[in-house]
Amino acid sequence: MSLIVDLLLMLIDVTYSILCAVVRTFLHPRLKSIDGELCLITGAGGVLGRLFALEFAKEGAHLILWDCNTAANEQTAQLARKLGVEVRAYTVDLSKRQSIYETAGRVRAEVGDVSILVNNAGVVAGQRLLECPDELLERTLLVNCHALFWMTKAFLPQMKARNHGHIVTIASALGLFTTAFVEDYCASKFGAVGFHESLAHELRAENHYGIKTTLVCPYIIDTGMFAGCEIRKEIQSLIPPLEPLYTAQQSMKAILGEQEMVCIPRIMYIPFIARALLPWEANVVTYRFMGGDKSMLPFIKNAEMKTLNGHMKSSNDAF
Ligand SMILES: NC(=O)C1=CN([C@@H]2O[C@H](COP(=O)(O)OP(=O)(O)OC[C@H]3O[C@@H](n4cnc5c(N)ncnc54)[C@H](OP(=O)(O)O)[C@@H]3O)[C@@H](O)[C@H]2O)C=CC1
Ligand SMILES: CC1=C(/C=C/C(C)=C/C=C/C(C)=C/C=O)C(C)(C)CCC1
Repeated sequence: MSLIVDLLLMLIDVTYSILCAVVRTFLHPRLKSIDGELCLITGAGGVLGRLFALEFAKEGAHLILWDCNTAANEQTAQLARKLGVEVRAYTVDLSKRQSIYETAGRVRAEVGDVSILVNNAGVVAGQRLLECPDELLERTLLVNCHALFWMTKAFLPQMKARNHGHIVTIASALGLFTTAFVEDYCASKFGAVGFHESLAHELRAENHYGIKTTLVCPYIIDTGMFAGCEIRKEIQSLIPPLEPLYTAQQSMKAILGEQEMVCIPRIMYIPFIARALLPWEANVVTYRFMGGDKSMLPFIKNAEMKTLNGHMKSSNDAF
């Protein structure tokens, strides 16, 4: 009897959550206030990280900015301070667990408890698997995936103690479906998605309803990280690379609306669902038709040229 009652209650909850998701798609959801909250953003010296910093500052959040690039991070800090919030910048190497724990300790001692954590920093090797140095492949996994474990272990306990907080994972569309020649990146982003979802389930299972989670899965963004990556021309004009500001703003809407997950643009839900529903070969031929299969080759060529130019420049610098 209790099974039937539970089943009926579950079906009501399922229907209610589907209706909420539909309503949310067409109406503007209520956005929460984060005025005075302490928000930590990783990769804050990068394109998306800087935009996130400015968006959070506009909402009145105080900022802790983390990046390995001290100059770029400091530049973000200066821009954010102009918006009237308190900002602290920290230089950290997210590929090193010890660096994360030490810097987290400094943040707790010098500033206090972080209530919004935006795991944004990310890297990609940008080389063919068999030609890529092992260390470069390993770095992608360390920064994009392992760092999420250490960041969460460092900052979740204080959120749990107050039953208040928000953990945001900037993953990727390539954490939901894959393409060729970016094995390191896809593995790391699938790992990030898996980590994020398991954590979100854990918080629900433990009734920590005050701690929210948001998973952000964008398509190519025009930040330079994947410069050169392109799909079939005719399709590219229908799904162009995303504007960085648009991506940050859409992500902010999802975060402030306490949405669990967002694909940007929404059309990215289609290859995500197709991957699960269609036979493998059906996906292969669709990718081939849309030019998704070889989309990374021009990016890799581009990255190779940049490395060569960099080498030439640095060897010229020696003279
Ligand atoms: N660009 C795109 O097409 C897409 C990006 N994403 C994701 O969005 C996020 C932001 O990307 P985007 O703004 O484009 O990238 P950027 O390269 O502009 O920014 C990433 C930032 O992270 C920093 N960083 C890299 N490694 C470390 C490290 N070991 N320790 C500390 N900081 C580090 C970088 O520093 P430095 O520059 O010195 O290396 C840089 O400042 C990433 O997670 C990315 O995977 C998702 C979908 C698409
Ligand atoms: C595979 C594939 C596509 C191409 C996807 C690409 C090229 C995604 C790149 C994403 C990036 C660079 C994310 C970074 O985090 C289509 C044409 C959309 C649909 C068919 C399947």
